[in-house]
Amino acid sequence: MMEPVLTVENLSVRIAGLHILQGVSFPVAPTGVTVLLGRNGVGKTTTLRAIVGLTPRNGEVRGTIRMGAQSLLARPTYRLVRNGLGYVPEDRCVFAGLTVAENLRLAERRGAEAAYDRVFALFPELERRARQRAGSLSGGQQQMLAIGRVLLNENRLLLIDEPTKGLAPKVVTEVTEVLERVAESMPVLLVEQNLAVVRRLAKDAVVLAAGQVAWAGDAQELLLETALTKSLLGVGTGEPHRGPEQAAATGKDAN
Ligand SMILES: Nc1ncnc2c1ncn2[C@@H]1O[C@H](COP(=O)(O)OP(=O)(O)OP(=O)(O)O)[C@@H](O)[C@H]1O
Repeated sequence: MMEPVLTVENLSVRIAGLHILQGVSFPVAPTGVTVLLGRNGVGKTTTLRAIVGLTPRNGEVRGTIRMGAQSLLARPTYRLVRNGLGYVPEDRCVFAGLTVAENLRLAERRGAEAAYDRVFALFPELERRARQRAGSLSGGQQQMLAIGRVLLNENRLLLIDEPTKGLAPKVVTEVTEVLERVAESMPVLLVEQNLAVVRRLAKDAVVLAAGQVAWAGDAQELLLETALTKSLLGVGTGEPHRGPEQAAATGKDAN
């Protein structure tokens, strides 16, 4: 196997007396999408936040997180970002009162050329809506802005937390297509509960359960194992022709 872009080893996170991650280890492949799966509340967001140095102050992080030879633990978030760790948080965090253009400008890294061409090629709509307030964009457009903002800069790895959550099916498809194109040139560690999206994007999968890695391997193989997927995630595998009940069960609020 090629050298991973990121290695997580024996990661332990405690927050407010809860031992959320209890020795989590996995590599992130240097190409394609690695998806982080698991039931609601298992610690997927906690894992991404630990990687990017955003564990709450009352939390405690132990273990090893490496990008190449470089240890990421205990380094401030702004330095990790400057070194090419792109993070798209679950709540998108766009500045509602600012325009699209202003949101993008704020994301420019000092001393680096911002790749507006790349962003507008992927998201022509952001260029068309440059002067619109971000708060008046639809959820899907805000998600595009949150992803576009990160892509302004050169990254070695993108961490993306539930990008399709709460979006209409048509918009889920649009976001998925964009992520597919993004992942052609950059490795992605993705948290995603919509298994149809996982099927479309993921090469590798890591499944968390009870604070540990319960399964890791080829994502497409996992999705073929209906019974295994169901026992690990508590959902069906979201076959293309699934009915509305199963579609709802792949949603985040299923439990
Ligand atoms: N700041 C915090 N204070 C207290 N508990 C927290 C905090 N952050 C996370 N937790 C708890 O840690 C557990 C893991 O949360 P996390 O958000 O990482 O799960 P998740 O797998 O991303 O779930 P979801 O799919 O619901 O977002 C949950 O039980 C959550 O309530």
